[in-house]
Amino acid sequence: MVPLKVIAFSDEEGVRFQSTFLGSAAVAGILPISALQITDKSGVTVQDVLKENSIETTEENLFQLKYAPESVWGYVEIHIEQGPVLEWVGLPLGVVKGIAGQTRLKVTVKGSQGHAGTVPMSMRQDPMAAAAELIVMLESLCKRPKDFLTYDGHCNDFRVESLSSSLVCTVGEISCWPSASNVIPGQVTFTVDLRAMDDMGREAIIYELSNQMYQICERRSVACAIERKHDANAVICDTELSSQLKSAAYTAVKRMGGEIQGEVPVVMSGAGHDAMAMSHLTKVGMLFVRCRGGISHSPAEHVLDDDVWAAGLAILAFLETHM
Ligand SMILES: NC(=O)N[C@H](N)C(=O)O
Repeated sequence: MVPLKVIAFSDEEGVRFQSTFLGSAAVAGILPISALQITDKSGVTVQDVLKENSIETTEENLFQLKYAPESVWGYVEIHIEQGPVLEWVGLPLGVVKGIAGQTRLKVTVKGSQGHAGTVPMSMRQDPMAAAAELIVMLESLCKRPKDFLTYDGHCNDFRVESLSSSLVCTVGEISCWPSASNVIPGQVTFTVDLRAMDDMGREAIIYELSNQMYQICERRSVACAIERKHDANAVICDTELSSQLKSAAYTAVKRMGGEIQGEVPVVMSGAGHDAMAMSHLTKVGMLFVRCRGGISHSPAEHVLDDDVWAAGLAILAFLETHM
């Protein structure tokens, strides 16, 4: 588990910095019931990692680490943008308006395993071909939700419009069994990562997606199971914190001798952040730092030293207004 710094500002005690190794979900007090037993992909539990770091704890003690909401004034996070917007506008810093909600699905398609040379095309129940169709349908649905969503009680014009501007869907992981070049697979499993600013709109998309997926699988005579693995609602950053961070970012860019035409940009975050968990505890605000080429989740991710410095100056300017 990666050490995580949490900055908390308290009304009564003035500015204070606190750190925790447990991550923001723990600090916000929203750990699941058996948090210590959560495992990573290799089966290592949270408890194992804590033990390795000489920390013996129980579920009960873990919960006692959470903050009392009234003791926390707010939460501010600085993060690399992980996208191309700030580089495109030519500024080192931007203010985050909100963070998209997300859902992760695991889709399993089961067909009939067979010999690649002997089973005629018309007699196959091929889960790989079915998965390919499901994935292309997902792409169409997320590119053009308007063409798929019906205008009923759940989805009005406004909702579809706002969905269209923020909806993104990705299949990032796929595996098949038995995975041999001369075998029609018996099973294919893939993930779906689906994000949008509008939570109800995201639900409508998942509903439509499941319907379409089951229809495709039925037509192709393969079995299809969709498991919901993760959900997080969208978070809107606090307007007051955001406007203070905006002024602070402006001051920082000026202190760095930079030119700023107009205002510090305000951007939405498609990436998830600790602020999502902290929003259950307190108001949140975020600053983004420019990312080279907008590349992230790749070893090529890079941020300039000067931009990190600008972020430091911005947080300093922000703190100065609260001292
Ligand atoms: N900031 C991030 O990249 N957060 C998550 N890993 C995510 O958005 O998937």
